[in-house]
Amino acid sequence: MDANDFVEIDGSYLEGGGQALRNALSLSCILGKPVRVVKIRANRPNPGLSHQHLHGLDLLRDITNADVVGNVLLSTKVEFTPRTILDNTYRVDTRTAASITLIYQMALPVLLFAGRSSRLIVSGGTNVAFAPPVEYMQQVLLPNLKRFGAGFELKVQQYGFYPRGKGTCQLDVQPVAKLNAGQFMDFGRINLVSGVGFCAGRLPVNIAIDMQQTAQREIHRLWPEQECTIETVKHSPEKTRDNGAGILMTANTTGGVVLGASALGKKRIDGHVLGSEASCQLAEYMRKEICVDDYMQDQLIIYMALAVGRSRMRTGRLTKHTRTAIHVAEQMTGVKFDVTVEPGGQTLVTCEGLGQLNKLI
Ligand SMILES: Nc1ncnc2c1ncn2[C@@H]1O[C@H](COP(=O)(O)OP(=O)(O)OP(=O)(O)O)[C@@H](O)[C@H]1O
Repeated sequence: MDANDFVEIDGSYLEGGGQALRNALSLSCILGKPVRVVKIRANRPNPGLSHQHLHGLDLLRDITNADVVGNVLLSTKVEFTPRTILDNTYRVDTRTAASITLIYQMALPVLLFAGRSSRLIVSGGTNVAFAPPVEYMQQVLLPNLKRFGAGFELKVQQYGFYPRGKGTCQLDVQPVAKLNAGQFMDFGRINLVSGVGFCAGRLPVNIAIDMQQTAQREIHRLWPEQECTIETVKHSPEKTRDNGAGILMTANTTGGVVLGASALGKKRIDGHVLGSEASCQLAEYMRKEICVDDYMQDQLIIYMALAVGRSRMRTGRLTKHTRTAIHVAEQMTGVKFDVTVEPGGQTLVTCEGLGQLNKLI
């Protein structure tokens, strides 16, 4: 392959993390365009491919029967030439606490453009730092993705936490003929605030109850009339024997908006602190009446770029991750994103999508 046949993506641009690599590779697979990603994760303390990125890369190689150069740990440059998209059952065992949801983030858009349904069983971490908790993928990403006419089924077989991982999830993906333009513009009124606080291993259920009480108190302090139901769960030993704790809260509105906010227990776990972190974050989104939360922003960009028609999202200030995702999507697809800050401080992001059709169904 001629050096000029690759689209080159600079992985150090803006955020300089793994997301530029993930988005560039997913789009390469869907568009059938060879890509070269250089300076991978240059702004991270441990640059280059980590386990999560490497397993995701090798998975996409298998899904697309691609030629790959640079698929070794810590590699800072990768060349990837996809051939097709093969529906199948795929298994990945990271043997670490590498984020399962970030591996899914890479493969999901690709499998939506396969000929038939696929299953993806991945072992690693379900709830790890700097990645979507598995509950967020189920309760926030899924309803947001449905706005594009796409979906998935995600089951947790085992939960996995840092440092051992050992979680396992099963993702089933039905392909789509195309993605519809997603509209995230109408906040409406809040009609449901809910959540789940969990703990596992040797951590007592009281930790989850502390999360629940603090989170509910915070929501009621700001919205005294608002019902807020937080479930508390102690994961059974069959689901995991390791210690872990966290909370996911969601707000649903009459405009179909689903916002999520989470917190994850680290070394010293205090349920009240976790409950407060998640509820304050969610309350801020609710107060601003945005339609897409800070983490969903960057995750929707790839779908907006591929959709048929003009997608629109009303969100908060753009994160660096989102600006990076826009940059990568524009380079890979040639589409143009428009970003305007509205008088109320909300940001409006719109994009006339590429109109990518699934050629395999
Ligand atoms: N708490 C969270 N809830 C939902 N999504 C999250 C959360 N934290 C991070 N994410 C998402 O995870 C992704 C992280 O991307 P990033 O590029 O930082 O990862 P990475 O580079 O692979 O990891 P690293 O930070 O190890 O380099 C983004 O899509 C971000 O929106």
